[in-house]
Amino acid sequence: MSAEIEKKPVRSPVPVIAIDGPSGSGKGTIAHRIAARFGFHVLDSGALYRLLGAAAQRHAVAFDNEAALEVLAAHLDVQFIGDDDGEARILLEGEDVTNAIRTEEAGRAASQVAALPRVRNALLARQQAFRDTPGLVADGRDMGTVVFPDAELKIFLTASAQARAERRYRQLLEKGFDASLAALVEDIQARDARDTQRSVAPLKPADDALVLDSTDLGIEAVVQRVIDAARSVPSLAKIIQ
Ligand SMILES: Nc1ncnc2c1ncn2[C@@H]1O[C@H](COP(=O)(O)OP(=O)(O)O)[C@@H](O)[C@H]1O
Ligand SMILES: Nc1ccn([C@H]2C[C@H](O)[C@@H](COP(=O)(O)OP(=O)(O)O)O2)c(=O)n1
Repeated sequence: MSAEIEKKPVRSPVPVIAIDGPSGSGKGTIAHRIAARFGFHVLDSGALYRLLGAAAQRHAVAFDNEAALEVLAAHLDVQFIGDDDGEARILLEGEDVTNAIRTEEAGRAASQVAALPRVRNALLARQQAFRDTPGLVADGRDMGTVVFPDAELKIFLTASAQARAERRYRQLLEKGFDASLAALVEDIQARDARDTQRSVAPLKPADDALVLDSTDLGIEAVVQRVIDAARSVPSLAKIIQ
């Protein structure tokens, strides 16, 4: 008679706060604020897809060449320099691309390469490796659904397309880029459609996510709601101030 061995899922001791949502909803801003508050690390997963798009352009690989993009993703030579204060510099093959990967064109390229299953798979372990003590705030589209399905807290941050385009417009002007609000609304809607309709890891709230609509909420108010939510999770409440 064979003994029944009870299999319990192995839970990582390092806590994760997942912040997913569409472009311009405030994920990056909120992720950095929460990470600074709790002393956690940050994963900007969108930067990896943006970097892959930039690498594809650099090596003349088409955005739909899945086999070549998978190889490029597996060997992506990137460095995140600096700490988690939001000022980190990003190097691709030794070259500083921090600002270059923030354009809407780079976002569009990222969204295209990110729709390919083998590309996502090639970047999975690299993202999971960011899970380090004392904790991680991970920002993206599938942090709570695919990359960290056991995250202690999952936030799905959203806002109307118009509000998100206006935020992006102001952000691009501040960074010294040219921008058109009408074009940004269209870009955001096209990117939302591609990210939500793809077959793998589509943009959608995890079943256990807290959905926060920030259309009429300022940054401070959103930060406070995430802190309150974190305090209500016993395993997080123990380690955060
Ligand atoms: N709740 C909010 N209200 C107003 N502006 C916001 C809010 N959250 C973020 N922002 C601003 O919107 C812009 C886009 O935010 P960002 O964090 O880059 O979004 P995402 O990472 O989701 O694309 C930034 O300039 C940021 O300061
Ligand atoms: N976890 C992630 C993060 C980003 N992506 C894709 C889809 C997004 O449109 C692009 C760019 O993501 P990023 O978070 O940098 O973009 P925004 O700052 O939200 O405009 O990458 C993804 O598929 N999965």
